[in-house]
Amino acid sequence: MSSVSPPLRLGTRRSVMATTQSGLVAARLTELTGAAVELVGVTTFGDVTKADLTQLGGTGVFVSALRDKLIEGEIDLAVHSLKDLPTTPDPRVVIAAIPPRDDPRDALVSVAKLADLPPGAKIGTGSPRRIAQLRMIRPDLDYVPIRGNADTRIGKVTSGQLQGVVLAAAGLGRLGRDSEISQIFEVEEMLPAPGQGALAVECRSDRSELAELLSVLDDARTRAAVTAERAVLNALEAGCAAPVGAYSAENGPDLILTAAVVAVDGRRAVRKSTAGSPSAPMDLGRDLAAEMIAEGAGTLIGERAH
Ligand SMILES: NCc1[nH]cc(CCC(=O)O)c1CC(=O)O
Repeated sequence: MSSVSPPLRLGTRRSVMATTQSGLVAARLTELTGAAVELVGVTTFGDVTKADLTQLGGTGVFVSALRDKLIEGEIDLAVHSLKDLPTTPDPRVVIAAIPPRDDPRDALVSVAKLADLPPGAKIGTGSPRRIAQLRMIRPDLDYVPIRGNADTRIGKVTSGQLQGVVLAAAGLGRLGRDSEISQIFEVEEMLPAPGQGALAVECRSDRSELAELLSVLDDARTRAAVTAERAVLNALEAGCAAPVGAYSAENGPDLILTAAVVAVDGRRAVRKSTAGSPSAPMDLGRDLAAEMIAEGAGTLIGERAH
């Protein structure tokens, strides 16, 4: 006798960006497996707090509420932006799939390209990683902390309150706002956050059949790259609020990994690259982090902007 399974409940943050990326994951899952999927909106602490995220320890504020719902069985799977996911694994959940990555780069939405902005122009970004790297290129601009969704941020440029804001290209793409990008930073000039542009699909670790089903969404190349990037962050004992950038991608048979810790004043940086086997991305990241620590990366991470 056949029975119709109830739809899989996919937990997502409620922002337009989150529901858009979750909707894409849901549609792909249905396409590949035939499973029905419904979105369940979940409000996370990061969505309601007015606090400066870099002061909250940074880790998990967009993630914990979704994980709680997974553990309680109120949702079956959760979709997160991988860069918001703490690098320390939670044994109660597994990352069942990491879909193919979108554009990993950072983008400037502004009145002019970075090089053409007048001295003192106000650039909105609360990310120490972005501020530190922007300061290396334009130490003479005024970097202003900013929060809120992409709409709110871009609105501050449109209204003239700021001359520019820096956002992830992937997010802008998912919102259909790529046409508003003034400049995309190459990873050589601005290393992205570890995992930027990638998503993580989680389910409870005791649901191995579901994890197996979700694994159709997994992209092995993306998984290797982001695993290497996140291993750097983990080994540096840093979170998403640290001035740490990392980017990895396959090149021929090799996995190339570049990472940097940049002092928030933009004056010093420890930057290193390495190549290794895509089959051991964790080792690649860990070894690179050890070399960076030997060159003083730990001291740079500990420094705070004033
Ligand atoms: N910290 C918020 C966040 N988490 C993921 C993205 C962008 C999308 C992505 O990297 O997948 C953003 C916004 C931004 O950095 O502009």
